[in-house]
Amino acid sequence: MTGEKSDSATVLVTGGAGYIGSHAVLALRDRGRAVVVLDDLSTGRRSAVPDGVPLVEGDVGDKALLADLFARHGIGTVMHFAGSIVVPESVERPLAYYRNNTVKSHALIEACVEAGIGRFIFSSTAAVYGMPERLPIDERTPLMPINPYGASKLMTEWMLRDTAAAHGLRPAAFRYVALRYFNVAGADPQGRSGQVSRVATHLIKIAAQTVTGQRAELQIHGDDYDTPDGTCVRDYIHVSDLADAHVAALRHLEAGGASEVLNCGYGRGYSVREVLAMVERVTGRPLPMRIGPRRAGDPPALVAGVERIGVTLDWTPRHADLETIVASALAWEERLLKDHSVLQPSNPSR
Ligand SMILES: NC(=O)c1ccc[n+]([C@@H]2O[C@H](COP(=O)([O-])OP(=O)(O)OC[C@H]3O[C@@H](n4cnc5c(N)ncnc54)[C@H](O)[C@@H]3O)[C@@H](O)[C@H]2O)c1
Ligand SMILES: O=c1ccn([C@@H]2O[C@H](COP(=O)(O)OP(=O)(O)O[C@H]3O[C@H](CO)[C@@H](O)[C@H](O)[C@H]3O)[C@@H](O)[C@H]2O)c(=O)[nH]1
Repeated sequence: MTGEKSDSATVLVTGGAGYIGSHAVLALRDRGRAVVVLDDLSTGRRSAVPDGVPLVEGDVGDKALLADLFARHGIGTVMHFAGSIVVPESVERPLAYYRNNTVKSHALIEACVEAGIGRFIFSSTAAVYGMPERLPIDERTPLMPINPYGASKLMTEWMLRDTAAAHGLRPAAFRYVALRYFNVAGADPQGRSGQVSRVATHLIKIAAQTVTGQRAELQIHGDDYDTPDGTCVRDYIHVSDLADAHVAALRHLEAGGASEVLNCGYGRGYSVREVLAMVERVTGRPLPMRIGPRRAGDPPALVAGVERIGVTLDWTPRHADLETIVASALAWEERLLKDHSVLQPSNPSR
């Protein structure tokens, strides 16, 4: 397409020092793609960025920095992972979430349009659906987020949709893929990256911390849901498969493909109890747990409809089973316990 940057152009990964972004960096590098990371290290870690990948330490909302970075590194595509991700925190501090996730995404999209960067891949979330009544959840399901986190992401999807509509047909076309992640878990099979959270909230991460003795017990947030065993059901996707989906989205846009909004999951749900049983099976150790009250805002079941991603992207998941997800998360947790350099502090000033 006229005016577009070539396929060999560098990919900018915002939030590339974080959990999912660092796996995308690995997936891109494994395929020989040139990558630059932009991260403010608010939750990310310098050590998550592989040697040889430039890390620009800065804010994704800083348009002067972006213009300079785009030109200096010859950026052709932006993968936008940077953001704030803790749902209960978004309820307590909505404006901080709208600023970091929505306002700063606005600056980034605007900077792309101004620089003629026409390919954008965005980390969206199943939280845009809220509490859907029917499973599986396909992309036409009504969008009714029930917390500021989901709303902040949905607004960015809308900005992308409207920007593509306005600029998509011009010579410097703007096209995007928004990937709505379901429950992301696991770690790089080669042990190069994984999840490091100052305050963990995700089930598999907390289970890994508990079974390795870092927590006394895990609390199951409610066992009286209308699900087969009473605990919540989620569609867990391995972080490396998700990273590969980003590479597939990149290829789709580079081949001239249209803008898309796609669910990322496997289309299969596991209950909290099933996940915890798998942790016990993989480790051969009992997991201390107790039943607690429901957690506010938890939908009983979220399972992705995955037909659309299957027909749109050339993406074949390679780690699509719960045992692999759990085993890789546990291997990473063991490594964190042994090798403290992985835990190199993010940004000491924050
Ligand atoms: N983890 C999940 O289960 C999940 C599910 C759905 C969607 N997502 C989305 O995926 C993306 C990545 O999530 P993650 O789990 O890797 O979280 P993370 O906290 O590990 O990564 C986010 C990264 O963005 C950086 N960052 C935050 N604000 C920034 C800013 N203003 N400027 C520059 N860098 C900034 C952080 O330092 C961090 O490295 C987020 O956009 C999140 O909303 C995550
Ligand atoms: O200590 C714990 C932690 C979690 N859970 C339960 O485990 C399930 C999964 O919880 P969690 O891992 O926190 O993920 P979700 O709340 O489902 O949210 C994740 O998945 C969503 C998409 O499905 C994304 O939008 C969010 O960003 C992401 O955090 C839920 O039923 C929780 O109540 C427990 O019972 N005990």
